[in-house]
Amino acid sequence: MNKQTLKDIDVKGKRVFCRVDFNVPMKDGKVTDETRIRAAIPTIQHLVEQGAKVILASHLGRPKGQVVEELRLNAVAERLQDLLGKSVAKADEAYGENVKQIINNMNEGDVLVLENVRFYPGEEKNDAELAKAFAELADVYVNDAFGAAHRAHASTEGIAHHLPAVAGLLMEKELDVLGKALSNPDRPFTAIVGGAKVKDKIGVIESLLEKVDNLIIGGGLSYTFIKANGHEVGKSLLEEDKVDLAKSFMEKAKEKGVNFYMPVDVVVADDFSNDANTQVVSVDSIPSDWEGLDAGPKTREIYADVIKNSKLVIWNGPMGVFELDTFANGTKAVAEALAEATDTYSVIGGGDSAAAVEKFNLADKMSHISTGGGASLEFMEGKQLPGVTALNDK
Ligand SMILES: Nc1ncnc2c1ncn2[C@@H]1O[C@H](COP(=O)(O)OP(=O)(O)OP(=O)(O)O)[C@@H](O)[C@H]1O
Ligand SMILES: O=C(O)[C@H](O)COP(=O)(O)O
Repeated sequence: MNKQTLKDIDVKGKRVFCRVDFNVPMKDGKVTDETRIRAAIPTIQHLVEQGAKVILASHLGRPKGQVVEELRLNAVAERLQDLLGKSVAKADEAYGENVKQIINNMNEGDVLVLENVRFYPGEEKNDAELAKAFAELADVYVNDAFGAAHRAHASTEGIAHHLPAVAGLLMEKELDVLGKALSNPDRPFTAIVGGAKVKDKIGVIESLLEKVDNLIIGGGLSYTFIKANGHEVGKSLLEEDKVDLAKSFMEKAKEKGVNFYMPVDVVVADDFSNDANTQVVSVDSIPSDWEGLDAGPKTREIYADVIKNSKLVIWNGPMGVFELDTFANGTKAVAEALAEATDTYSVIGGGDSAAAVEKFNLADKMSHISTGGGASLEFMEGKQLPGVTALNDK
């Protein structure tokens, strides 16, 4: 990586403003998935061991510049305290005199979690004053929030212009793994793109077509491709205005010699529920009153075969509505094939695919599960991530 990292600087006795991505799922005031908190531990531990005063900043949810009580970071700080096995202080603000006072009283190795940075309107506007106010709290800036690196906000980008700014260990690892996978991929290289919205995945499909040997399309976005092949899709998810684009992607795949896979059969349902009536149909026979919610058995077999014959697989987006057990088989088949393919390096990007792999208890069988959803997609598209660009060059 051409950016400075934690390993390049001495933090002993320094106040370190460390941006992390603690944007974790919550229910009834409790953290329901602590993956992102765990992922930040190596950096936090390193800072503690090196004798820094560790000031952690994060967003949680989208409070849109206002205080939203349920989006305070208290529960997150408590989880962090358990995971670190040492006491963690929590401030009720993210900058200002009170916070400065708390920091003045910190000892080397102490950890403080600031309040949700998105409680302030300036955060998402990347307001220069707010960035300066954050910077006044510290001597050094560490960005370990890979999941938020595609956002140019005051705590991810603006602040980096006011302090020595380096990447944290998680940020470094994510950029290394994804960067290596994309720049010098082991082949055959397969990308699996699923999920719901074609609109959000256009950029990544287009750029992956330049790089991969196999492209697998699945999930809700398949139906726009099925339609592009001239078939009716009933009540399935369809982005009518993207049908021509889907057609052009299939043509481009042919031109580039990329093997293009999409469902040959699907599980259709008469209702969006676990108790719906279902049937397996070929993609040219989707009944008009039914909607496709999962990949069919033949499709699963084809996809599993492609995966097992690949050396590198990047997966973003589920193959069906995996949250409902009735429609989880396609996603499960892909996860299981990846788990069984021990010679295949598997990179999982996107919150939903990561959640699916967790649900099937296969997370430890994947080579790398990215903490970035949108960030990993934008990185794979070849876009610059502002939170990375702003860091000091080596
Ligand atoms: N056939 C389908 N019909 C409708 N919805 C579907 C279908 N297949 C998958 N989905 C839904 O797509 C959603 C995931 O789509 P999305 O594009 O957000 O995926 P992702 O890239 O993994 O997520 P993230 O936004 O975290 O990166 C899931 O909630 C899933 O239920
Ligand atoms: O969950 C994510 O992808 C990151 O934390 C970024 O969150 P955002 O989409 O609300 O900016």
